[in-house]
Amino acid sequence: MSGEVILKSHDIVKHFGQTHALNGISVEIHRGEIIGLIGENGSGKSTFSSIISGVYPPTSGSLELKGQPYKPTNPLDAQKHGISMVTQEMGTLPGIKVADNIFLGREEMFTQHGIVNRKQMYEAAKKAMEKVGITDIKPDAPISNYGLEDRKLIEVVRAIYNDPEIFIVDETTTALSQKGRDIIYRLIRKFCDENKAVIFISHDLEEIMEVCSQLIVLRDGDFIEQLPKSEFEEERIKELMVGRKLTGSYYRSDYDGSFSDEVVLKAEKIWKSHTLEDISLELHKGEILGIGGLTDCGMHDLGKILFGIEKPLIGKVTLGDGTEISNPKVAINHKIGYVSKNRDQEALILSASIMENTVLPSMSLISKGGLIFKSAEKKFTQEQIKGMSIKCREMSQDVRDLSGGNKQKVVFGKWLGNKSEIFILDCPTRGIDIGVKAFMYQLMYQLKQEGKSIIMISEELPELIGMSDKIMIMKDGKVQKTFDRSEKLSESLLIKEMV
Ligand SMILES: Nc1ncnc2c1ncn2[C@@H]1O[C@H](COP(=O)(O)OP(=O)(O)OP(=O)(O)O)[C@@H](O)[C@H]1O
Repeated sequence: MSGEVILKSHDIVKHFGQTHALNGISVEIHRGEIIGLIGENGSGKSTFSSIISGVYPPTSGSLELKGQPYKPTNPLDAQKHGISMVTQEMGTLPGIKVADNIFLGREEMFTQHGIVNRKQMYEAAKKAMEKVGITDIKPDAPISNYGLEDRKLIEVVRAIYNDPEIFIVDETTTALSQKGRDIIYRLIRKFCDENKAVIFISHDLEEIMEVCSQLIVLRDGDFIEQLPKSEFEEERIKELMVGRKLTGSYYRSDYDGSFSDEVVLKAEKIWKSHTLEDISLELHKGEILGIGGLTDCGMHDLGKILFGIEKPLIGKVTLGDGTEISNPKVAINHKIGYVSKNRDQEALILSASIMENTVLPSMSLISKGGLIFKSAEKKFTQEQIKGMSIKCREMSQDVRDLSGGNKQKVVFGKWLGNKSEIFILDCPTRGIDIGVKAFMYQLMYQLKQEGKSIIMISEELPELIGMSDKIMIMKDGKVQKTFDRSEKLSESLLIKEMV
């Protein structure tokens, strides 16, 4: 039985120029509920939650909070009304300390006679982190000392500091390891037990079905259905989301696992202080090599080293012909593409257009006699937009304005357009909806069959098992064990080596 209505939306419409992101959403959010907001990439989930949390106003329609008209002017105002959100993109500010990030905009709490009492602020930040079970982050350390996952958790601490009544978690868990996810799940349940409400956005259906007590399904900016837990059924939910029946299996169906003997990329005895210890690997032509482990096992650093973004302390990465990958330029020139886990910071220029991002690595392919024609750039970009079904208004649109999943497609598209021979994919399906995921897996398999080689670094065991010819499990910066593709491989077998 649902609790009283805490938030109501009346016919919320949102247009961004010619993009109709929401077409009139009327829903009720009840106390004591964990509401999953689901839908394909670009269906309007983030737009709806951003309106509730004061990021921007609706074009028309209204909100009601606890029976009163509610018109937040900005996120801080929403927080004052008891609504906080953690977003799918990074929300911490670089260049300042952890505690400053937690209390951003609320420094007056520690200010006396115009001076911020930093000691008091650090102490409060430490306590706030401990309250959610974070004990290994220093409040007085620069935020840049911490990786994506820790920064996400710092954002969570900031969001819940004022004890909100509605907590919105927008596609956050995919950036977290099990430890981080557990922190979020614990918090969510606590909110629910305290008769507050949670709005939870995720593309992981299994997670959504486990965590949520209700689902609101959006499709192309339209409200489709609000389902109670008793009516959760995977196939039905998928159908409601995409508007058609999804058939067939996600992953490749063969257990062949064969590939050419030809080595295309080699890492030899790679060491990096505190993160990697004596890692060697060989990637072959036509191979999908999966790399798995816990988030902090070193696999994400290894991906960066393989693409030349980071340098190892000892060891080297070479191509089959012996060319050393010393920096990303060498990698790109030799047809290596890299999809970073940290998409917005490392894989895209957010303030540039879809076209500028897409053509960036492919200038030499597009140019004719040293000249680059706009028409060629447009044709090239159009091909990627069509091939990847990127949902956008026009190719001159800033990438920043795309939905999360569509940004990921731009990243993929630029490396496909560059005719990459080797793909280093770090969490490639993060934030991607089920329909696009299936498409990406088919694409990966097709690339393999064309003789391209793929390294897929992933925290999702089903996709590692489902797609890889070989799986290398890492633990504490070392290779723990390598598995060949097999019908007998199970998640529990891999987990045993990871923890
Ligand atoms: N600031 C903006 N300017 C222009 N268009 C935008 C902006 N924000 C979102 N959009 C567009 O609105 C639509 C809905 O996007 P939204 O981010 O809400 O989708 P989503 O369901 O959260 O998708 P995803 O699962 O990929 O994160 C998309 O077409 C997107 O390109």
